[in-house]
Amino acid sequence: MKELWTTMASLMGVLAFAQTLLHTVIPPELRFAVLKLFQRLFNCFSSYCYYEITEIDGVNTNELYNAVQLYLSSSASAAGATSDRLSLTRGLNSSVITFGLANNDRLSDVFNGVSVVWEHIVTPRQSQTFSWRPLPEEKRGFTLRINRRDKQPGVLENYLDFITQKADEIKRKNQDRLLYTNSRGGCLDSRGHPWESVPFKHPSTFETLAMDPVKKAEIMSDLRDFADGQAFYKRTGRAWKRGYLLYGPPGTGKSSMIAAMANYLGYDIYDLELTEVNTNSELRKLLMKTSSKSIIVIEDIDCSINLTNRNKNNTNVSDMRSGPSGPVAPGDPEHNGSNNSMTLSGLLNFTDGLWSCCGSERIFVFTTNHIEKLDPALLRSGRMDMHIFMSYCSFPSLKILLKNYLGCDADDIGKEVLGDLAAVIDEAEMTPADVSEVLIKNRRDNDRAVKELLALLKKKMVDRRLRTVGEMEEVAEEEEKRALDSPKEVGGAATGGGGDDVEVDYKIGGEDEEDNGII
Ligand SMILES: Nc1ncnc2c1ncn2[C@@H]1O[C@H](COP(=O)(O)OP(=O)(O)OP(=O)(O)O)[C@@H](O)[C@H]1O
Ligand SMILES: [Mg+2]
Repeated sequence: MKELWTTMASLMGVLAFAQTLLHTVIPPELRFAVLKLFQRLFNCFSSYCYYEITEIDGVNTNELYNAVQLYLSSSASAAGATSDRLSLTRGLNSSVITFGLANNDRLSDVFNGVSVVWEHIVTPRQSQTFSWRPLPEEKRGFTLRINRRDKQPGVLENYLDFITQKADEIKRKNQDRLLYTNSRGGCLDSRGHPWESVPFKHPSTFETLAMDPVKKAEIMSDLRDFADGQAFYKRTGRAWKRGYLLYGPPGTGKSSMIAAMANYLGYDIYDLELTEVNTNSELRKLLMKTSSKSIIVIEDIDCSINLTNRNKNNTNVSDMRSGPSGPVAPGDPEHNGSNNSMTLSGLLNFTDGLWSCCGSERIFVFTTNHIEKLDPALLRSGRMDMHIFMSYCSFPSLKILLKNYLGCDADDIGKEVLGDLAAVIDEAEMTPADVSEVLIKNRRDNDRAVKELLALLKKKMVDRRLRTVGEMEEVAEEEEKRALDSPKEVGGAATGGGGDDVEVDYKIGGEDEEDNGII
């Protein structure tokens, strides 16, 4: 031990002597050049290559520096447990803290089997030369060290591309989502932007969304395939976009599903208020100003515009605002689908025309309570690729809501009560919103919450049965009346009328189709 200390002391002495010699023998103006020379000599014999990525490139911020910093933040947080010193930052519009390499610290990384070392170099800025922009007092940069034998053509480029892509992902994940709206009615802001934005903080996630788990998993996998499908969409010549139609009674979670989608993919939301859009060209401009990785939403589409027939473009948004339209003169430019009004074909082009591809990686979501009111052209694949029926609360959905609001699993509830709930839930046709309300109200007393819910479900079930019996009686009465009113020889026609009735009541058949929920 004593020998080690003696060697160290003599080494320090030699170093101090060399430094004094350097200062006395070499004039200050040559010192930098000599150091550079030594560095070059060292590099010639070194088995490593070094790349410097400085924070400021001339007077501009070096985007690559920011990307590397973000990329290393993920590795740094993983190394956090072992590292003694890490820098912590929180960016603008971000609620997440990112870890970073502390000054003059190192981190190793492996890319495609090649090991590299990153060093964060921070030195005081020496001379403040004149600059239009005040420069930071410290000079910061990353040095990347790669072994010469690993420096194959393309390795560095691929690694830096990978870093940039990862940094984009991390930035998106860390940044708060934005919710855009066009509620200013076509007016532009000071930057000529037609959208206004606010931070999007909706807490809904697929975990908290009450719906059939199989259906949920299918939707999540479809979304993931879409987000990861850049190469697929390019190869197949399809625009990188996807449409989802969410339909079902009020309070079944359509808006919550949109929020869950945005939170799952980390996309921004553009909530398009169609009644604020006056013309097709205005709609196109709005579309052009949306960014990639976003969800464009039109809620209650059947209420915003008359969408029953593509050729009947004579009903536009202005008509919807001023009430039902009267007969329209043919050739009237205000009503014939020209650019002076917003029409169904304008909307179809918005979702599927050439303009719909002016960005990429975009999802269109339309919601409606009345799918039957929509024009089939709007529903076809390519526009609305997936039709998702948001149904009344089912037993699997109920279990999720019990977990959300009461914090209890099915096993925590008595078997008997659970069986009673399962027996009535489907027939009661209660929306998840209504079930949530009962659970929220009684969330401090789980037993009471479950009992009250069961009582309400039973009441709803009985009411529904009575309603159905009443309706059936009404139909029977009507049929009987019609049969009595009709002359005997028209009996065939009367039977045909009965057929029509069946069609009207076909809603039950529709439900069968909707059982699956996804068309
Ligand atoms: N499937 C669901 N899972 C979890 N919560 C739900 C669900 N459906 C409804 N809720 C709760 O009910 C409230 C209303 O739901 P939401 O706004 O998503 O319904 P909606 O289908 O969009 O209704 P509307 O057709 O009237 O717009 C939400 O705050 C949510 O908490
Ligand atoms: Mg809604």
